[in-house]
Amino acid sequence: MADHPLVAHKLTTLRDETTDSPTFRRLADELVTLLAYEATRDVRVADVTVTTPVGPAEGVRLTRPQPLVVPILRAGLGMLDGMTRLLPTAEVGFLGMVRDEGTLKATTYATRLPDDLSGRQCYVLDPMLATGGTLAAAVHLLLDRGADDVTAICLLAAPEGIAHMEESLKDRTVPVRIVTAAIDSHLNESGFIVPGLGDAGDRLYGVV
Ligand SMILES: O=P(O)(O)OC[C@H]1O[C@H](OP(=O)(O)OP(=O)(O)O)[C@H](O)[C@@H]1O
Ligand SMILES: O=c1cc[nH]c(=O)[nH]1
Ligand SMILES: [Mg+2]
Repeated sequence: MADHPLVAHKLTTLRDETTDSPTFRRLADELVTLLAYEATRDVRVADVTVTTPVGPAEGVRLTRPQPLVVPILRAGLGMLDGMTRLLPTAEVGFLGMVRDEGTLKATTYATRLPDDLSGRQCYVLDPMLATGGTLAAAVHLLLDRGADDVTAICLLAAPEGIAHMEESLKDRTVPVRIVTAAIDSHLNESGFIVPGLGDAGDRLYGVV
């Protein structure tokens, strides 16, 4: 969990039901950039030497293959710009997933990802980790394609969702991390995070 007063400040306004959609989008974008800083702590780099005007300097560069960023549509799209601002050379794949609001089961309606993710670090973007059905399915899909390191960035997580992720992924050997701005209290009977922020997709893009 990202423990920083700026993250807490922005998250508080994001939760506020009086925050309008343009402000919600801007705050989600800003929050992701802050979370991305934490989430990319283990991004792979290699040693390089550059020459400054004064002489050689040891440094690092991101290695290839480039990391893959995967926003889960719709709501994850609101996190994409904030992430690629920090990782401009990353490639971007897309997953369209929707949760049935009655059964709370997630289905995938769009997949645009490289077939082979061997050796790739993947960063999955989805603002809400509620039951965990959506994120677990997304991570399994990436692992099945060979991803060898997965980090999920969420704005909010419910304890039930984190527990579901742990249970669902317990037989996988690949490291999977979750970076979130806060872990909330619980899910309500409709599967919404409490206190949460409501429906992230609707607050970003409107009710469809
Ligand atoms: O952890 P879960 O219980 O699976 O719920 C979380 C999912 O629900 C929301 O998406 P939604 O289905 O509302 O789609 P949207 O982004 O298009 O609004 C949210 O953006 C997550 O993807
Ligand atoms: O609280 C929740 C749970 C799932 N999806 C959302 O957008 N919000
Ligand atoms: Mg939604």
